[in-house]
Amino acid sequence: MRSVEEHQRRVAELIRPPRPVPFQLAQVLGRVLAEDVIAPIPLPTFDNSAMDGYAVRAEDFARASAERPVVLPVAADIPAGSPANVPLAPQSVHRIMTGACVPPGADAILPFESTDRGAEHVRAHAPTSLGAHIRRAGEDLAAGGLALRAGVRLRAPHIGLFAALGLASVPVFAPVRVLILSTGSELVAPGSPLGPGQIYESNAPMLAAAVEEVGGFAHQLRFVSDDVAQLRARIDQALAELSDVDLILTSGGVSAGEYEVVKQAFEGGEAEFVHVAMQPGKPQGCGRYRAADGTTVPLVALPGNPVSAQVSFEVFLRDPLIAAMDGGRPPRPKLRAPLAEPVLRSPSGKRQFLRGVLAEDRASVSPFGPPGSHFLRSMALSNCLVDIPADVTSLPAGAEVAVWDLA
Ligand SMILES: Nc1nc2c(c(=O)[nH]1)N[C@H]1C(S)=C(S)[C@@H](COP(=O)(O)OP(=O)(O)OC[C@H]3O[C@@H](n4cnc5c(N)ncnc54)[C@H](O)[C@@H]3O)O[C@H]1N2
Ligand code: MOO
Repeated sequence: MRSVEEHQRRVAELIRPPRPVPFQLAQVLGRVLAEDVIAPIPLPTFDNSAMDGYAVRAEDFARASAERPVVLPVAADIPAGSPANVPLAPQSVHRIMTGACVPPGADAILPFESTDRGAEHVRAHAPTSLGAHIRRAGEDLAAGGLALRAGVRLRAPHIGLFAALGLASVPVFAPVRVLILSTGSELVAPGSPLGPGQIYESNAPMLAAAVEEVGGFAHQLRFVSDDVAQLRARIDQALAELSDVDLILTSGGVSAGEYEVVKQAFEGGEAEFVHVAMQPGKPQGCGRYRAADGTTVPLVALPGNPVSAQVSFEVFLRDPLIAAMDGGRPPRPKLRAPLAEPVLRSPSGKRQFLRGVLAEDRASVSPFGPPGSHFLRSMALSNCLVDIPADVTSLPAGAEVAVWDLA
């Protein structure tokens, strides 16, 4: 049997390296910036007013007070968005709104609160000082300056910064595009009525969510017949329609059954189907799929039991997918914690990934639910995997174990 570590290596080798692509701002949240962004314009873009009031020469109002107010004519009105190309003549003021361009000749803003808010003439009862309430062009970021360094995972404020710089798109690491294939005539899409012997399909929605949770794009493809030629034709068609598929991800059809259409469709060529020394998740496949046009696409085939498929995604795919997006999401924290309850049985020679509940203070971990790989609800209610080494067959309460924090 192949070790978990060896299969992890084989799968990781199949996943492409990070690739920068320009993305529209609406699509970059949570993605990693692939190149430094240099400011094409300064921020603020021009000298502008921080207050509603009057653009003035400070010296004209240096001695204004309640007892000796200064009165000057209002020569122009500058709402935000107007060019303010009329210079300010001495012994006059321009009425100005917050964000509006400071006219040539003005060197201070007199806020409305220091005045009678006059429209023709203004009466100021307080002074202002040189530069007061003027936001200077480039004081936040000069044109040509570094706006943001490559490698940052983008949050809302970064997107605001790019937009303020006039950038409609920025280079990010491209999402990994995954074609998720589910097969099996017992599977019915959620929302449709169930026939006898049928179950709702849960692996593809779960895998699509897991791919998207790390920043990838998932496209689900359902196929129900047992005909291998038809399956290959359907995959070829999907690959042609969806350009740039980085990975075909399947679940089910990889074990010892009579109708293993996935295995039959991929085996023999450039994919291998092996047993990995782990539980759950023993039957696994990986390699490349060769389409009818000769191109090849990486392929990972996970076992069909729902818990096996989820655990397999965590063990083999999550970290390589994150690496392919250069850290699109943080990897799962791995820690050690003492067992709150004993592990009575673990299969000899197989690494076991038990579902667990890690205490809020992370001071202990309890195995949660039975080990069978159809206990979907136990998986959903757990918040970690308890990683029992292959050579361990039982553990007492208090023994330290490795824990994969899934929360
Ligand atoms: N004779 C043997 N039988 C089995 C072995 C074995 O070694 N010898 N291994 C068992 C183990 S372990 C696993 S894991 C499964 C793996 O089986 P497959 O990957 O071939 O998966 P299927 O047979 O197609 O399905 C297994 C199980 O999972 C359900 N399933 C499959 N796909 C989905 C889906 N998309 N959504 C929800 N549920 C799904 C399916 O109905 C079956 O119940 O094989 C054991 N058998
Ligand atoms: O390996 Mo299967 O994944 O034990 O249920």
